[in-house]
Amino acid sequence: MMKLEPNKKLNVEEILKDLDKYRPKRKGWTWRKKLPPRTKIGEFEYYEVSEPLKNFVALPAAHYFNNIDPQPQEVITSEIASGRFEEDIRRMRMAAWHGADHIMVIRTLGQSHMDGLIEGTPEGIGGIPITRKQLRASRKALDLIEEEVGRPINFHSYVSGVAGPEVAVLFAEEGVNGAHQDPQYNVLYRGINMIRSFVDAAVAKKIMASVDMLQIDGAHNANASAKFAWKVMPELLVQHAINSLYSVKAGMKKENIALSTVPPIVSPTPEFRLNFVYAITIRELFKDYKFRAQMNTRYIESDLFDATRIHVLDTLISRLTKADIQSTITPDEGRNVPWHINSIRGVETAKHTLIALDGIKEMVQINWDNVRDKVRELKMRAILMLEEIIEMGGYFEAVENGMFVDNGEYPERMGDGIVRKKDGGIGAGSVVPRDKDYMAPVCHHFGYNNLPEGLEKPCDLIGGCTLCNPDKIQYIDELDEEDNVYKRLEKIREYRENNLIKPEVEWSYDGYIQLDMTIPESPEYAEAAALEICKRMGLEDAQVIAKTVLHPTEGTYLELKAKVPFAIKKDELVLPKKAEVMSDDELFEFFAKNKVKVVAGTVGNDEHNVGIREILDIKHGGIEKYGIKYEYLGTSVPPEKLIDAAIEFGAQAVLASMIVTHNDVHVENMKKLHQLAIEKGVRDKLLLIVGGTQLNDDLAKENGMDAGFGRGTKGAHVATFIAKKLKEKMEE
Ligand SMILES: Cc1ncc(COP(=O)(O)O)c(/C=N\CC[C@H](N)C(=O)O)c1O
Repeated sequence: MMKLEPNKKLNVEEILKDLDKYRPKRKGWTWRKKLPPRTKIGEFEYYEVSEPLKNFVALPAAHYFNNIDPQPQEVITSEIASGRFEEDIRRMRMAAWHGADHIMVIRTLGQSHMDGLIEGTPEGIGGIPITRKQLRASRKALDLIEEEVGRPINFHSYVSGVAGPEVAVLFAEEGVNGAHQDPQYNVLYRGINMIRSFVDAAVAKKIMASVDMLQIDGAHNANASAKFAWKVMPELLVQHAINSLYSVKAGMKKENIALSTVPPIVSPTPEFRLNFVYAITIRELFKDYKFRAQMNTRYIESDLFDATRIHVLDTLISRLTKADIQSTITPDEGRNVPWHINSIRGVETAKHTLIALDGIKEMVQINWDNVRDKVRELKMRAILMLEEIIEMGGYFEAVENGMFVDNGEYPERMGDGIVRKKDGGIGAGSVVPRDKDYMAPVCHHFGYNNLPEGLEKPCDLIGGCTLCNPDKIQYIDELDEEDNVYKRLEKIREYRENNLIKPEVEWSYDGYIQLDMTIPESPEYAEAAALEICKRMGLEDAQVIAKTVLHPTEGTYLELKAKVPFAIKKDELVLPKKAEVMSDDELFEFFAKNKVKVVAGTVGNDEHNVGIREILDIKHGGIEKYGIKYEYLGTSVPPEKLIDAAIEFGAQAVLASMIVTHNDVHVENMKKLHQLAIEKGVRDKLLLIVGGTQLNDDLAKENGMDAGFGRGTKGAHVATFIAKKLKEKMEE
């Protein structure tokens, strides 16, 4: 089996090969391997971490702490569904390196909108019609990616729609590890007949249970659909209860039933006090079940920073209560179909916050005096609602009476709930009682099945069903010559073959970039000006995707996306020479053993001393940090003075900072330093090092220097050069 190399891109063609022979490595859900409390990672103790990754991208500040990348105990989800699985698998790899081990692909087959199961990839009905083939390609890619990061990855999709049971069989056969399944979703949001939905759900749940597939319910949709999302809290508890108990009765284990819980409300309301009570209540009522926490999507706007603040606060709720899975929402969900960067930002936010708040309950206790009554009240509302549902004659009658997604806080009613007719909706009347001699020779079949006595397995009657014998699966490659992955790959072949580069946000070579700008005008004028600026920059299809009013007339900040109309030839790119740099430890060790002194100054008529000070001072990680002693001669220092001081101070190096002016003064100064050192017979004892924002190594060497450092240079770079040169001299 192929292995992924961190420095090699995923090869889609390789993934697509022999999919007809592909078999999933395992079935069912995998939790992270938890480490004991007070596990040490680097120099720090953690209470709620799991096993580390083999390959990863750590948080931005990790390099200050030996690049540790502690992994929370919670499974972290990234929802990746751009509509093209061959693009999604790359993003899955990115997300896995950032710490996601649960990849959700929504709308397999666009199943919520179909009344039959179609193999093949019509780009037609809503969402991402992913066939068996594409499930296999994704799972096969995830097999490779989990090897590369060193942790199992759960692949997840959705069992809904009239084709639900078939989708559940497909997922069970293909090793899908988790799925949303909640009949209330069909009924309330997809207008599917409720009797059909509940019968189908029992069938689907039994099949899911047979392979230990983790289930996520659909209660969050009430929160996402209600006008006053915080008022449906009692109903959310009722919805969780209905699906959870129904799932247990259909044969699911409680540890595979995850309640999908979202903090219902966001600032500028006092969100924490409302969300926290709800989060505690649900966890008390359903303590034997699992919790899939998800950030709020109801109030997400196009402002990435606002969305990220919401995500952090929602993850705080998870930390203060409990989450088995922390699903992430991309901060750009409010503006466009998620982009690579925002899927990754979502994962980073979850990982950052969960790790930042590791062990918070060791120090922060709940002030139950102010919480207990509110929890009790919320429970009472939910129980009363359940009792009224029973009085009405049960769930179906309650839906007919619009009990669900009503914007009143139960028992208060606004009468605007979603009404569905018991004998209405898609698939109405399509449920018929099984004949008494009904017999299905397949395993894990829900309900009445008139099987002959003494059978080992029902499918022994037919020599194995597809759940027991995968060779029985009828694999179809592509049905649609026009719309398939080969055609899509064909369209971008010339880019790939010629090593062309284009920016992208979600699909290879989509050409999109994002730019932002601040225009000192009202939003209307600012938007018009921004679009004109993009046009003059030669960008195509520019659109404003987010706006922040800084002041109604003083200014507007805008974010735009636009396409670049060109491609870059990779082979023509000249990579800047990487500045060598030794590790801090190596530098500390070398300069502890070798006492080095330098003289430094800004040479010529130049008062710019910020740069040289950053290279010298310990505060900015300057050379002093590594034990190098320096004599700073100040600004506008004549070259003679630098050389004389170096001799007097017994320095091994001269650091001369200079700016590049139009009349090449910097060249003269370099030549002078070189000449003077020769005249005074110290040229071979002195390293002549120059620095400045417009300088570079070649220019410096052309003019007799030993090294030249330009923009972005750090003390470590200069210290490394000195150490290397002195080592060479010692070895001569
Ligand atoms: C119970 C259920 N069944 C099916 C679907 C599939 O969705 P379409 O019907 O739109 O294809 C959903 C969708 N929402 C979940 C997305 C969210 N980001 C999540 O992580 O939960 C669902 O909740």
